Amino acid sequence: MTIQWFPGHMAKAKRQVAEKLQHVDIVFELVDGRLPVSSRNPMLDEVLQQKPRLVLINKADLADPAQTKQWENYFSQQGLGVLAINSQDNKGSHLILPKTKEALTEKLQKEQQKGLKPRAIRAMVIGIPNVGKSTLLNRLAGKKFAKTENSPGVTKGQQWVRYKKDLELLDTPGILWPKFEDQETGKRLALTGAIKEQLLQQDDIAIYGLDFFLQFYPDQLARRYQLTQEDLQLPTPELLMLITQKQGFQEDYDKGSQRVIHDIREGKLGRFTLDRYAEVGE
Ligand SMILES: Nc1nc2c(ncn2[C@@H]2O[C@H](COP(=O)(O)OP(=O)(O)OP(=O)(O)O)[C@@H](O)[C@H]2O)c(=O)[nH]1
Repeated sequence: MTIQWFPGHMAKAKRQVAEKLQHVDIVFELVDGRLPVSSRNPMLDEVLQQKPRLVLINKADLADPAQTKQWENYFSQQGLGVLAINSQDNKGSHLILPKTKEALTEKLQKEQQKGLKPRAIRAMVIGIPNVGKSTLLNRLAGKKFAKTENSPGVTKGQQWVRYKKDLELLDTPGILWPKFEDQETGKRLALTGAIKEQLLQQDDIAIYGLDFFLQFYPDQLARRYQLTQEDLQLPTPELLMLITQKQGFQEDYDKGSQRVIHDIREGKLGRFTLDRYAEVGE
């Protein structure tokens, strides 16, 4: 489900997250590895304030590994905990607990000095739609998805799921809205499925995707659609027409556009990162 975000929805989402925040020690901010910046909520600092945060660069299996490395450095230089993961398998997710403890070292030490009993760390998962929040929760909670008891001081009806014995997660993630700052960000979000592509022209998104691959990953594009070096020199709308025909859609460019968007989104053109560190990260 993709929600269309109106000011009322945003205010409500912000309020709901603020209510939940008081019950957790740390927030897991999930971003899409293909757009580590464009998939962040624009008001997150304001929403989270001083709450410790671990940035989880999800869908790292779909992203360009060299770019992911640079983005990891970018976030850690900002003093944030960071980890690249793939929520669909265990790659990286077993590192979440040690990283969480690392981010909370000071707080946990203080509690120990005060003589407080060791306790499970409480966390919530937060992010824009489609970044993989539910997938991660299911992965961490395991098959059982065991719900722990309601605890005092916690909103009634609030449920926790346990990961090992040291971590408890709110069973409902915090959903925040994506950036709507400019056309470029909109196209990046649409291309990866974070916002409804119907909000933008399909062929605009497909052409944006083709332009991007022509610039950064031309070989991956050529391989997928069996394009020659000459084909790659075509103006992009003509290239889209050629691909449409090659896919057997004749002159149905909507179908051709949908196919291109789908292929890019599903990783059929290989791994890629839309937010280039050199553009945004400096
Ligand atoms: N390749 C890959 N796909 C993933 C990963 N994590 C999630 N997905 C896929 O991404 C899509 C969205 O995942 P969800 O877990 O539903 O995302 P969500 O953030 O809970 O989405 P909303 O409910 O819309 O807020 C699903 O098709 C998942 O299978 C990942 O690490 N790698």
